[in-house]
Amino acid sequence: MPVDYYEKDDTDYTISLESTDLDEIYSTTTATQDVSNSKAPVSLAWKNLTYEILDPKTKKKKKIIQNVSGIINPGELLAIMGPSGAGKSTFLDLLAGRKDPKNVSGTVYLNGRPGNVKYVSTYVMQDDALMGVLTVRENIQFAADLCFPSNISQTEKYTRVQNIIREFGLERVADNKIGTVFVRGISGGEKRRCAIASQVLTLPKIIFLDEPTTGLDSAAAYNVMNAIVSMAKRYELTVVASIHQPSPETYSLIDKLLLLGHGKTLYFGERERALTYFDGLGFACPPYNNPADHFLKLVNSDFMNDITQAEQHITNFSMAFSKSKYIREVNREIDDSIARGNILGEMITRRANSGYARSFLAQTFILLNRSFKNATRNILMFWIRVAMYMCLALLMGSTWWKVGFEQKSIQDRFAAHFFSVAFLSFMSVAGIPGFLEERLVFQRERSNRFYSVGPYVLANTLISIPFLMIITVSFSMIAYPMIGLHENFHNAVNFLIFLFLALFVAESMVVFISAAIPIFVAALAITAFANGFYMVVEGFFVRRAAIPKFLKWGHYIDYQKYSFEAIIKNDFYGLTFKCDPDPSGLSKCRCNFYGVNSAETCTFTGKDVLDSYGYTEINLLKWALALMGLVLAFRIGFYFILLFRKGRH
Ligand SMILES: Nc1ncnc2c1ncn2[C@@H]1O[C@H](COP(=O)(O)OP(=O)(O)OP(=O)(O)O)[C@@H](O)[C@H]1O
Repeated sequence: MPVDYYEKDDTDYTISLESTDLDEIYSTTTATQDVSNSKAPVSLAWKNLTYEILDPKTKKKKKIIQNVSGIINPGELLAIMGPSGAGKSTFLDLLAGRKDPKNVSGTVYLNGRPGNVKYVSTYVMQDDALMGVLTVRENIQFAADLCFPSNISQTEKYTRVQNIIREFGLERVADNKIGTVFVRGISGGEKRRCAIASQVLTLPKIIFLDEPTTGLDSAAAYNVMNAIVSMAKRYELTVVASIHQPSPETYSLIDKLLLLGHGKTLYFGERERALTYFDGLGFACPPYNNPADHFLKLVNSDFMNDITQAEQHITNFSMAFSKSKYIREVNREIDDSIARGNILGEMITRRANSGYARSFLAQTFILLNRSFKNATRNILMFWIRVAMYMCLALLMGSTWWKVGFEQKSIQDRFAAHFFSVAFLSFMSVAGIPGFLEERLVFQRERSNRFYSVGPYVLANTLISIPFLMIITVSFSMIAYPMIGLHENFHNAVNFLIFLFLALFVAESMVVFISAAIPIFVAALAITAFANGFYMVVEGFFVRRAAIPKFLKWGHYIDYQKYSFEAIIKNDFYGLTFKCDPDPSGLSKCRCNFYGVNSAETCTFTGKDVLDSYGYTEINLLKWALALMGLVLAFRIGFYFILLFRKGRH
């Protein structure tokens, strides 16, 4: 019987899967899906959670979060609120297991047992990192392809995608593109719902959301939160969200509230009881006021002139709560949950850390498929570059039109080759914005264990090959015959190969630098500098012997050198050039380069030219291998940078 994952009996919250189907899914899913498909819901409790850092300014220890305790049960939504700088994001990260454990004290419990939630939950970041050129459905389908195990059929996955699209109210825009700078896409609220839907598709039992309503108007914010809450209630999912300033409607969706100030608990408990609590302290919410606004105003000390007074203001609220019956009730509830603690809590953590839903090859294939769609549809990333290279080819073709075989055209021919390699490689900086956009998506997907770094790097490398080929061929088809380079077919093919290899290294260097420094202007400046450096030490402007010793190493790792030298050898060898007539008439001709019979024939060969410039050791095969080695080196560097350079998540 087909599994209908989202069809659920509203009265008893039993997922209408046949138990055998369900068990099969549990036993085969991994990572995030492990817990998400566990039949038992998960309660989340935390006791005396503290986060301490070494303040970079004062060099003293500073507590960002102090002794925060609480508990939420399946199906509940906990909202973390507080003024700016209260510690909401830090606390969310802390609870989600995304902070360095050496700075953390206190315990997090899953169903009453200490556990690491990192691998058993999903964390929805604030930025909607989605592929802008793909549709809503394609973005969610991609997540389904990676997050469900291979024994779930394509039709079934499609049905699940369809269901979640319906649950998040995205049917109307399901086949619309997300949107890019060129294409107006869906609205901000729809984008946020799509990002969330693609992460909760597998029904992870715990969902963390970092300010899911920020940047949305109140209606859109309500729609986003309502979709999450309906889902949480239906499937008994535990939801924790940091929220800035909820409207009364959004506020009414919250089950529990954690109010923070300077990293301390100012209130934790049921939303409805917060009014009674603050009323008891003498801060009743005035009629017709939004309780959320009232609490936030009450605990905001940012605009107090005196820092000590501001500190005292927060301390008063925190002390009041620590002495209240509310915290005693919370502690009792946590202790009860620990006493009842079931083994599932431990199993969850142990089972969850076991890997990915899909194999290495499957991940690579799915990523390749998406990258292909992305590259062919992404005007900025690809088509503008193709157009630019073709315009450049026309420009070069016109400037170096039929460069010829005169002695005086030798320098022009060298310059044409130098410019083809240097400028084409230089312009690979155009790939930086596209890569940086994709990098955000990669970070989100990787942190949620959609796939590992290896398949991503492999897919990114493989997908560049056909696209760089298209660029090389479209450039060469125009420039090569216009300039009038070596006519033999195999020389034209060699030209293509070495230009392609130069571009491949340049592209690999771009992704390597952009991964290491993911800031557009910085990546641009460094890539431009590196290419400028390579041009200088290439041995074209300055002879190799004249390159200063301390820069000589650069010459040997210079991809432009290998490509340029291979291309000049390929072009010059086999050509014959004419010497100039001698204007004085004293001799037959005047040759700048001499071969064996130059004096009689008034000609010299391309080899004579290269020999006279000292280009005697160029070996096409070795030079091609050197270029491939550089591709490999940059790609391996790219892999390790992505592996070790972690973002906030
Ligand atoms: N690694 C760190 N080093 C120094 N200070 C930090 C660090 N992490 C957080 N803080 C400080 O801790 C406080 C809480 O930061 P956090 O980002 O969690 O607040 P927030 O409530 O989410 O703020 P906002 O609503 O403005 O996003 C801030 O004052 C912040 O400057």
